Amino acid sequence: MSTSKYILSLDQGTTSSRAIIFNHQGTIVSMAQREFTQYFPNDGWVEHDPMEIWSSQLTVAEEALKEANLQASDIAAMGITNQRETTLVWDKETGVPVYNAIVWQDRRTDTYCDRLRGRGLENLIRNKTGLLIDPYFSASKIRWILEQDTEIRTKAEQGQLLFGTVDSWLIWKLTGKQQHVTDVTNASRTLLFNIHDLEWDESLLDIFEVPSQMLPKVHSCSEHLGEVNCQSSLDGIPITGVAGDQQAALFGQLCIRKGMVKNTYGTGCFLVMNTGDKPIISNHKLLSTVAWKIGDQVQYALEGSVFMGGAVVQWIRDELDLISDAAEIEALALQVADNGGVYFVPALTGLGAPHWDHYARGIIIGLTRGTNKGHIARAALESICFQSLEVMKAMVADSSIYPKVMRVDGGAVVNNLLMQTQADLLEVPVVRPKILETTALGAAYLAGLAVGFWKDITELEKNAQQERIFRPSMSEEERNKLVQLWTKAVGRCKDWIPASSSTVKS
Ligand SMILES: Nc1ncnc2c1ncn2[C@@H]1O[C@H](COP(=O)(O)OP(=O)(O)O)[C@@H](O)[C@H]1O
Ligand SMILES: O=P(O)(O)OC[C@H](O)CO
Repeated sequence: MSTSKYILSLDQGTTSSRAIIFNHQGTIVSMAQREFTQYFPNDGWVEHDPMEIWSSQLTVAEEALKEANLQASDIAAMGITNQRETTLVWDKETGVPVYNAIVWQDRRTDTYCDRLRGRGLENLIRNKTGLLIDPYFSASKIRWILEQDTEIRTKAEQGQLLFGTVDSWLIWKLTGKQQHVTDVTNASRTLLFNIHDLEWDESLLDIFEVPSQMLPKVHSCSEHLGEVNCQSSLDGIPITGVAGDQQAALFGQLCIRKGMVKNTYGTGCFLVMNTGDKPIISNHKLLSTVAWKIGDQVQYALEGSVFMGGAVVQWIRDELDLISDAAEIEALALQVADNGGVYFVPALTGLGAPHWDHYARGIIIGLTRGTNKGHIARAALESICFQSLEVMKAMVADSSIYPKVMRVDGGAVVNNLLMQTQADLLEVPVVRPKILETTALGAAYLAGLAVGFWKDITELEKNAQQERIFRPSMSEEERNKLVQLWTKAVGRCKDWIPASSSTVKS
């Protein structure tokens, strides 16, 4: 066992890079965070600057170390967790990215994905990858980059270019260009990875026209991947844990047994259910994904993503000016006793799971002369809960498991009204942990297990502490009425814009 007393976790998210140092009890010792630039060069396009991802991540990691008054030798291991699917391609020799990182939210390959669906490839792809054909995942983004210039494609075919999700990019930079690797969870979000045999799949590479020479080597989530060697204060720290952020949160919440579920309420909502040692291929447009691999043990998960979670609160703040800070929404919503018949379906960028309707658009319906901003705020918060309920129902239908509780994390879970409403609509208790940074904690756990900092999962379970449990208290009649009207409202907003008005080119 290592004698160092801490684990450093890097959490590279969509809007910010974070670094957190944990002690053996899983308590936060220090933390640093930095936001970085979002680029929207075209309608539906979202990009990040790979060098800014790197510099912001390195800076916060060094800051966290400094703030805790520690040195690299005090850190037993580093875990990395990241926004998933976001796609980078860079030159192996120069280290220069050939294009900006194309972010998971980016829809530029919509038409190309429509074409693939038109070729009847959906079942084949779903059975191999557990995913749907959608611009969300990496494969069509890689192809788009390679299509920009024949020189780029030629270089990729000659093995001069490397592809990676954000974890690969960071590890390559951290290890001084020594390691071009990823882990099974990130690989499982590319549409190029067979989740049954845990290998890159030749036929998928052919379909998406991606040369295999570009791909990183795939590892488990908890093993030695190299040491930091980038002329920084982190040099020498072993990198021993990697997982995509939603899988890391599932592990950080210790949803380690089949049927355990977590929901992360950030910009979007990500519900993930542990489905044990076998993937469940969904009949309800959920994703099957690798939850983690530790040693030879592989766990799978079902996942449903809601595009507008906390983002609906941002929209109310920034576009409607009803509040000046996200935290104010709770008090505003509590000014009214109920939603007053108002339903807000925030399909502002289409609908995610289980609908996957990118032609849907948002509506606020049920307005009367008596409607006020409190009702709108309440309907906005309820929309987050209704959407999560829809995903949960799909999970129950796919798995035949009704979870006993739902564990929650993410920035919006500080909102007690939101949590109580969620418990009421789901009819299961909602459990909020003391440490809300479960994503970073999950990566720390994976890293720590690899070096013996924690002996096993049983030891991790001793760290788990609940802060509050929200128990369902709504009558069945009331719940049914609300759900019925929500479902009706969703029906009104689906398939709203004509396909021809989708402005995004392939
Ligand atoms: N008190 C609150 N009530 C509801 N939503 C909130 C509250 N505080 C923050 N949020 C929402 O939580 C989101 C931020 O959570 P975070 O986990 O940091 O997101 P991400 O990791 O996706 O950037 C924002 O969308 C914000 O609007
Ligand atoms: O960075 P987050 O928390 O918005 O998570 C992004 C997800 O990994 C996208 O699949």
